[in-house]
Amino acid sequence: MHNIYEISPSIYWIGGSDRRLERFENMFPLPNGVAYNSYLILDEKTAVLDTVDSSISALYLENITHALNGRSLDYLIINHMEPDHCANIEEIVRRYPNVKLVGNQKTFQLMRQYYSLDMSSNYYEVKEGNELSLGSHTLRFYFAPMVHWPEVMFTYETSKGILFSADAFGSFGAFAGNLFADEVEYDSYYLDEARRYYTNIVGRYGPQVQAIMKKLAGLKITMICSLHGLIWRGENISYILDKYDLWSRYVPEKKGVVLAYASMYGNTENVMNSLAIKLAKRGIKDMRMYDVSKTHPSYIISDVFKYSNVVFGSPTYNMHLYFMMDSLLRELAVLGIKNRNVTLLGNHSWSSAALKGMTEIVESMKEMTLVGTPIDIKSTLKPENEHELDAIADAIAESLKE
Ligand SMILES: Cc1cc2nc3c(=O)[nH]c(=O)nc-3n(C[C@H](O)[C@H](O)[C@H](O)COP(=O)(O)O)c2cc1C
Repeated sequence: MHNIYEISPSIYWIGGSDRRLERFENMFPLPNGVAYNSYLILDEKTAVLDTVDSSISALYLENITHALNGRSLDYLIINHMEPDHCANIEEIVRRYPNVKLVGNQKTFQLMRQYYSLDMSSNYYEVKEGNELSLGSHTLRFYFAPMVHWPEVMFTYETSKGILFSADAFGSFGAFAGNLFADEVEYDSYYLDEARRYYTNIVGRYGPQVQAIMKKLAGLKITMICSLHGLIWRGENISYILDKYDLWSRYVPEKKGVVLAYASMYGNTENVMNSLAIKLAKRGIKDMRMYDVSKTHPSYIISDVFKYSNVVFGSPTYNMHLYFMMDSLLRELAVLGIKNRNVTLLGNHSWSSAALKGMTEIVESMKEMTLVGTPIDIKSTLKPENEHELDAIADAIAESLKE
């Protein structure tokens, strides 16, 4: 049974949700599922903007058939060639052989790589700023290279001011009926998942996000339609633009402390608990603490983007930094996180490597300020070391005042 929604006169949401998929990109847990958005414009010409993941193809194709109501499809706009959005291109070409596939040179390069069916006679190549008239609606194309992938473009519908923004401004989380961000309690239910999506999926490409936001700065935007998650409209748009501005400039949203530790037998965990209590006694509120072996790194990464300070603690393992901590730090480095206050705590019993390993990775990152003199515990925290931990707590508390 089809399931569509008219989001603006003659413009329809024709996507769907997947609540079964365990991990997005086979990596990121999806406790609340994920939505795949696609849109259709009915005018003198008909146009679909992007397709969806193969998991919901049956529903999706039924949605298109129903929305077109016997008309043919003239254009398929391809803003993003990632498989979770382009899985249905071939099938659409089979069903609507005259459809024009609208993309840029990089879109078609990827299309040739992904598909064996030769669809080159359907290609309709656009350049930055080109316009395509559908009748009363006109689509203008803005290239957004590396706002996730190199071929990404945004499509702006000029008569109504609707921006189709590919993966940007998207989120994890399936729909529960409401499609608009202003229809839900966004802060309490969606924001953390939107941040986790941005930081882990697009986080590395902050400069490119800044570039497209500058390019679009003068446009009158009344609605933002992303490929995942809720639709933004009206005054609410500035809320998500402000968040994107902070996230893409790697500016913390909040002064506060995230503590992330690795621990096999509880000794490093004990050091982190001692430090957290010392911080609480110094008036620091709303801290977050994670065991890197327990909590999926995407949640920790999301909070490292949110908060100003982070404390990493890890034991040495086989003359190396404990692997889960090593992996978390390397992922943060690849995502290009910068401009954070970092405190390091090592632990070892005979030959130390963890503290050195953490220091090397953090020093390879940009604009990281080391706060407090790192300590390298020998197996367990002893009362005679406590003054060192007190000094670290003082330094963190001081850095939060700045
Ligand atoms: C499998 C294993 C390998 C270890 N390798 C090293 C090592 O190479 N060098 C060292 O100094 N300590 C090593 N240790 C000791 C731990 O770093 C030490 O026990 C530490 O206190 C563990 O902290 P935790 O209780 O938080 O897990 C190893 C411990 C284990 C269990």
